[in-house]
Amino acid sequence: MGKIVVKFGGSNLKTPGDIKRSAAVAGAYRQNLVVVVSAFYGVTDLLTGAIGEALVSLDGIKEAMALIRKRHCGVIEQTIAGRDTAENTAAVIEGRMASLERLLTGIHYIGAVPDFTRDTILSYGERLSAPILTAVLEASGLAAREALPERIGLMTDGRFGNASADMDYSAPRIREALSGDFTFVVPGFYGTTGDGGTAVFGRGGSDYTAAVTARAIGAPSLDLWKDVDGFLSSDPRITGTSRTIPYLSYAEAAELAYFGAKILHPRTVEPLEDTAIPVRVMNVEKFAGEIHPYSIVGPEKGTIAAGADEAAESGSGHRQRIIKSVASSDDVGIIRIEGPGVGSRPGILARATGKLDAAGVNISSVITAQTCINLIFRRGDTEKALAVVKSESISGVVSVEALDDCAMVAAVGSGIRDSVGVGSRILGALADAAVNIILVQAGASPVAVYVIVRREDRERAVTAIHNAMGRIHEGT
Ligand SMILES: Nc1ncnc2c1ncn2[C@@H]1O[C@H](COP(=O)(O)OP(=O)(O)O)[C@@H](O)[C@H]1O
Ligand SMILES: N[C@@H](CC(=O)OP(=O)(O)O)C(=O)O
Repeated sequence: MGKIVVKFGGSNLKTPGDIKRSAAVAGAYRQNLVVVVSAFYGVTDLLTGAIGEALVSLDGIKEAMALIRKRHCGVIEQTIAGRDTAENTAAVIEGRMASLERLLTGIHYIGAVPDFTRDTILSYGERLSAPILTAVLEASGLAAREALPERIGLMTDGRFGNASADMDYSAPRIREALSGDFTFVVPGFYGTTGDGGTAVFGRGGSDYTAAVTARAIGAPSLDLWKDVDGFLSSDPRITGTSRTIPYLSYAEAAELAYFGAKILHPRTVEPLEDTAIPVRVMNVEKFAGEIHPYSIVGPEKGTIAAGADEAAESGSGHRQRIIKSVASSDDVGIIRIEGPGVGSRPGILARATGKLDAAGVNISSVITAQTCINLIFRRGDTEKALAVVKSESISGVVSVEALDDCAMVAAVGSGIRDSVGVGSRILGALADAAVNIILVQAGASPVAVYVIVRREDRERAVTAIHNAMGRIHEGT
């Protein structure tokens, strides 16, 4: 059996005290672990800002570097008591800061940010947090070693900004590299490319690193330490009445993350789907010396391995709800291709999607009717998608228009597709809240129904569906 993989995210790494607490959490396992660590809170945003500053002025780079240095040196001063360890760690940080500064200076002089450089710069949040956490773990008595993705063979497909791991290449190498008698600290969020470069997994991507690592080493569990009571029935920043979900299937968690539940990177469960490795979601804010999972994500019940099943049952005195959680995102845009018969004429959809594919624009979803084809995108892609579709003169198309002030709200739960009346009750709840529905989609996923509404209606829609969840379950 491999080591448990434990992930600490930015939400756990805000202050020097938080970093000490993470070390205490790691110690509480009383065994060697693989610890995956994100950048300290806000540092990836600082790096994004630094890229913008670098394009404008050299002074901007100096200011950004000063902020990033202060953040990390402050943590070293307040968390590492031993002088030698503190000095050695500071030296590692200075070396990496110098590399980061060279990259920022480079983009200043070329006046552009190549994708591979952007990804390398963004990975510095994790390249700076990992040596510090390693030193703090060592200082707390653990035999800790940093394990950089490029050294352990975490290979990606090289899609900058949104890479995926090449599991066939990476798994045996990672397994071998992390097999020693140490607690290994792996910087999350990025992997390496065939030519030795860096590609990131997208924002929040350390969850995905942790899942890839757990899969590679056959971990008994993947423990994600967050700042809330596990996976909740809705985003607590929207509803304020969210409940903990004791157990979710991989499919439910994947759909919730896809539709915007920020607690999980959208592709976290991908590497785990054909395993029985449970994802246990913990609350670091409530840590009192014990490892206590609030939520467990695992295989669909009935196919759960014995250990996970037992864990899943604990704390689940609740009745099973059809809808377990509501997720939402305002990162949505729609292109409407209208004309009489567009839905039934052969070739129209293929022409539009072919052009979009050639232009590298990802389509999130397609919903068609006789007089209108609706293509759904991430909001940032909508403008480009509109230009691409408009550039093609397609016979039978009368108008092409974009709606980019939209939000997507999804209700997720196993059995949703096969339960009578759930859809109508969701729509009823939205009608009662006076939310106009622009589009609705049910049945594409066995576990999700989603609606697209105006962005200004997003919170009302989430709250309405969340409030109705109990009624939907009880069938009233
Ligand atoms: N359904 C949900 N369940 C739990 N948390 C959620 C949910 N939807 C959104 N969140 C938000 O996700 C946050 C945790 O995710 P994130 O900040 O990405 O953690 P980390 O940086 O540690 O990976 C919570 O603080 C919460 O506000
Ligand atoms: N540091 C990256 C990756 C990450 O996973 O962060 P977090 O675990 O804090 O969501 C980001 O901010 O996106």
